[in-house]
Amino acid sequence: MANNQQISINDLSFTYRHDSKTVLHDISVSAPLNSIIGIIGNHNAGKTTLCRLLAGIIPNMMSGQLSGDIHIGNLSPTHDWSALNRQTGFVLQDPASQLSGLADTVADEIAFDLLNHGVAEAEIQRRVADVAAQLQLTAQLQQSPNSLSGGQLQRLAIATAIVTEPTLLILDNPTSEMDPQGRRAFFEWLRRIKNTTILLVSNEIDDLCEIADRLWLLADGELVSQGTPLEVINQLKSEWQIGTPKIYQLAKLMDWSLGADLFPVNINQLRGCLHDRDSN
Ligand SMILES: Nc1ncnc2c1ncn2[C@@H]1O[C@H](COP(=O)(O)OP(=O)(O)OP(=O)(O)O)[C@@H](O)[C@H]1O
Repeated sequence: MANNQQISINDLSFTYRHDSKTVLHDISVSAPLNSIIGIIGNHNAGKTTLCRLLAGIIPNMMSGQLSGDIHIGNLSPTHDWSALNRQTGFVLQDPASQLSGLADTVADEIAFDLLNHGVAEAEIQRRVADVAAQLQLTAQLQQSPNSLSGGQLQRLAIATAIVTEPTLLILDNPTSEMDPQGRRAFFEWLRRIKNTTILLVSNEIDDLCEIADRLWLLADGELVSQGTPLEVINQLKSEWQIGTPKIYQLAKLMDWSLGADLFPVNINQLRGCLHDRDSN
């Protein structure tokens, strides 16, 4: 019986159709709903494949050999796809490929799903303006999506995913095209979202350690580590090829530990660690 307060994955394995290589091997992990989960791993570790499974794209749109199961609350992406789909926002690695291609303006693109769902015009206008403001796209609302930069396109893809007010947000490398300022704004925005389960694939380990409640670390299709960012970063093995946050590097260099041989991975932990040293 699924725990309706958890996202849980049990013995999940997957091989793409027409392929002999198993991409995900026996993954079992869980996390509370409404938390932010950072998914990290080396190149081809299976992060995108895991996102596709969590979103139900596999097996509903892409097929292969699948065993084990996933539950998001009491819904399974395999068996309850349409119900789950209504609650899910998914941002693909390539933002342009998820836009409708039919909208003349950024505003129409953001409104696209709402129109399909029959939402009233005044409510559409309110939500489009609100989401555009959150993602700093207000000035671009009357522009063509084709005129946007890579970072703006990623923000548009995120806007289209959140305008339906999903309770599950799956973001596959959403900042890869953003400049440092855009990336910072994105992570600050993400931190403010409430009552949403967020699964975020990212290489931005410093930012992830600031906002994620938990990290899931994949290496060559296996879940090799999971826990809080503090736990995962302090147990990294070099063969997993994951960079460490700058705060952790500095703390190690200066021997500023939190005790028990744990070094801080984010600014709050660093502050706590320095405060404890000062008061001793
Ligand atoms: N549609 C597909 N059909 C067949 N094989 C695929 C497909 N998509 C991905 N793969 C293979 O699955 C493996 C894992 O790919 P995936 O994209 O899930 O990894 P990733 O960790 O997201 O990689 P990256 O960090 O490079 O984005 C790779 O060997 C890839 O070639």
